[in-house]
Amino acid sequence: MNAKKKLLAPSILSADFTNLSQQIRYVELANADIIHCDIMDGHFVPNFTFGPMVVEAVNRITNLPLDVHLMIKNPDNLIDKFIDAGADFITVHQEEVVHLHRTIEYIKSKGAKAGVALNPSTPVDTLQEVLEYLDMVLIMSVNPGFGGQKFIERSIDKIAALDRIRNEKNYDFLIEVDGGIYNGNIERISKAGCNVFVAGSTIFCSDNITAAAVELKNLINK
Ligand SMILES: O=C(CO)[C@H](O)[C@H](O)COP(=O)(O)O
Ligand SMILES: [Co+2]
Repeated sequence: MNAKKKLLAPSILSADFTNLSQQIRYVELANADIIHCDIMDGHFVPNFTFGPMVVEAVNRITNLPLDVHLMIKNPDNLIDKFIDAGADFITVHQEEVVHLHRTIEYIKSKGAKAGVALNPSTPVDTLQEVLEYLDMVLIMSVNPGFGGQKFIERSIDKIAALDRIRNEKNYDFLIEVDGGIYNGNIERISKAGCNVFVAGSTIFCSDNITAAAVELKNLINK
C-alpha cells in the first residue's frame, strides 16, 4: 500500500552539532522529508547520544517531521518525554520491549506514529502479531550504535519479505531502512520495497551536504 511513498530521512547522528541549525537547513534545501534522531543510552547500545532536550531544540529549528529511534533500555519510561519534545514517529526496538502490543498502542494513543525496529539478527517473523497495528517497521541494516558502518546485505531479503507480507495482507506500515545507505546501494534498497531511507554519514560527512542529500533523493525515486 505504501509501495510508492519514498522518503529521505537524514540522521543527525553524523551532523556537526556546533552548527546544527545550519546542518538541518542544508538538508531542508535538498527537500529531505524527515529528520532522524538516534537516541542511545550506553546500555542498549555501546554509545551515548542525546535526549529529549535536544529533540525539542531540533523541533524548534525545523518544521520537518521528527523520527525518534530509541536505542535505549526501558523505552516505555521515556516515550512521553520524546512525544512532548516533538517526536512525530517513535520507534522502539523489538529486542527490548516485552509488551510490544501495549507499547505500540500507547504511542498511537499519544498521537504519534508507532514504529518497531529489528536488529540485523532479529527475524521479520517476530513482528507477525503486531504488523497490522504498526505505522512503520525499521530494518536495521547495521548493528545499532554507530554511524558509518557497512550495510549488511541480508537486509535486502528482510525488506523484500516485509514488502511481500504488506502486499499480501494489505497492511499500511512504512518500511524504513537504517545504516550503511549510500549512492551505491540505495536503488537496490528502494526496489526491494523500502519507503524511508535513513542516511547519516553519507549526507553529513559529505563536503556538500545538500548535494549529497539531493543525489540520494533522486536515486530513491528512480
Ligand atoms: O541508528 C543508527 C545507528 O545505530 C543510525 O541512524 C545509522 O547508523 C545512520 O548512520 P549511517 O547512515 O552513517 O550508517
Ligand atoms: Co537510527
